[in-house]
Amino acid sequence: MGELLGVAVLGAGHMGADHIRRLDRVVSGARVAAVADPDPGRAKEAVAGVEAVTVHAEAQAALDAPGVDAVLIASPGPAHEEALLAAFARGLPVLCEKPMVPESAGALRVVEAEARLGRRLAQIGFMRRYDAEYRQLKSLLDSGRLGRPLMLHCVHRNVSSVPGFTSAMLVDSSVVHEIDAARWLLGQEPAAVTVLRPRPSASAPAGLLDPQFVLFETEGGALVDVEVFVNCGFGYQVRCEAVCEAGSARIGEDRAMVVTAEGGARAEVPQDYLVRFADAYDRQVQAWVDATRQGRVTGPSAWDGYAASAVAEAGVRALESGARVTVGLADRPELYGGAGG
Ligand SMILES: NC(=O)C1=CN([C@@H]2O[C@H](COP(=O)(O)OP(=O)(O)OC[C@H]3O[C@@H](n4cnc5c(N)ncnc54)[C@H](O)[C@@H]3O)[C@@H](O)[C@H]2O)C=CC1
Ligand SMILES: O=C1[C@@H](O)[C@H](O)[C@@H](O)[C@H](O)[C@H]1O
Repeated sequence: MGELLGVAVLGAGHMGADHIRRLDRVVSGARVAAVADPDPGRAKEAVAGVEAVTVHAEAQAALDAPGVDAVLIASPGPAHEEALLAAFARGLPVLCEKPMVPESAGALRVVEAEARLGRRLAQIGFMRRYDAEYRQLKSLLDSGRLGRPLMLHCVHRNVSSVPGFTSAMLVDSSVVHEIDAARWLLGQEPAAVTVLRPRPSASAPAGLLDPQFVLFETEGGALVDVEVFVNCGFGYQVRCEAVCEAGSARIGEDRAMVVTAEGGARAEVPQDYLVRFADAYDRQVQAWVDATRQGRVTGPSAWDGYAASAVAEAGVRALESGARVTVGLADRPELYGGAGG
């Protein structure tokens, strides 16, 4: 490694371009060494102003480019498995955007490959674990001051969905964040999932089941409900209320400045995740760079990525069947703490 951690960024779309900007201009200790995207226009636009970077059409070529010490995967979910396995084969540490691999079978292959290496190389991009409000809630729950958590009530709203976004993606691309957050906040695995679908919003593209109401039952007897609505039209809102035996705590309450004028009060509502979670992405990538430079791997693991995908997959089955679906997890390898899920 040179003075700076040389990062290959795979995928220069919405998230990839933002991570390239972040690595180049926000976090310390890293530089963008290579970028891969099959769309040359997107790659070129994303690296404008970045010095000494090489641009590639193929992910593998970027991994083999000079000066690459680590990889940030921001390609679409279905491309992640191949990229993760290629990074493992080269011994390169990885920060992989969520979902780690959308299908649980592929996610498990990644876990098994890392377990065979016998050391962690992957951190998964569940950035909410780096958000100040989520961390405050986690500390409060861990302190035991509110007693045992009984329920989490969650809201996840996007202004609009991107073209090609499917009904299943509301669960495995959007609610996957709540699945990880719930596992992390409660320290419990979701054991069963039910999905209810109200009449779709007139603003949703034809055929998209939006919104949905997703209910998880955890192994420890807690309930987690999520309203997911990805074409709400009015703002990006992510909320979570924990109801415990001795009190409740809420985060995500739109605490922007309120301007009162002309007989009304107005507060800005963020329009997307890049604004709402800007600090969380910065902290996540800085933590990854710092740990990688010290030869450590921290944060959400490949096992967390697998577990989230397995729960989401059960959720998609629940959505499609209308039935309550139980979640089955594989045995957890020693690398991630051993059996017990
Ligand atoms: N953590 C978060 O809050 C968010 C995470 N994401 C995740 O980030 C990833 C990328 O999402 P977006 O940037 O929104 O998608 P996007 O569609 O804007 O960009 C994806 C880019 O990857 C390129 N690409 C396709 N196949 C590739 C391959 N094999 N190797 C390299 N590049 C390839 C495409 O040409 C495109 O430029 C997804 O996993 C998504 O779930 C997306 C939005 C927010
Ligand atoms: O990860 C994300 C997107 O992929 C997903 O499509 C959105 O619903 C989430 O709010 C965002 O955080």
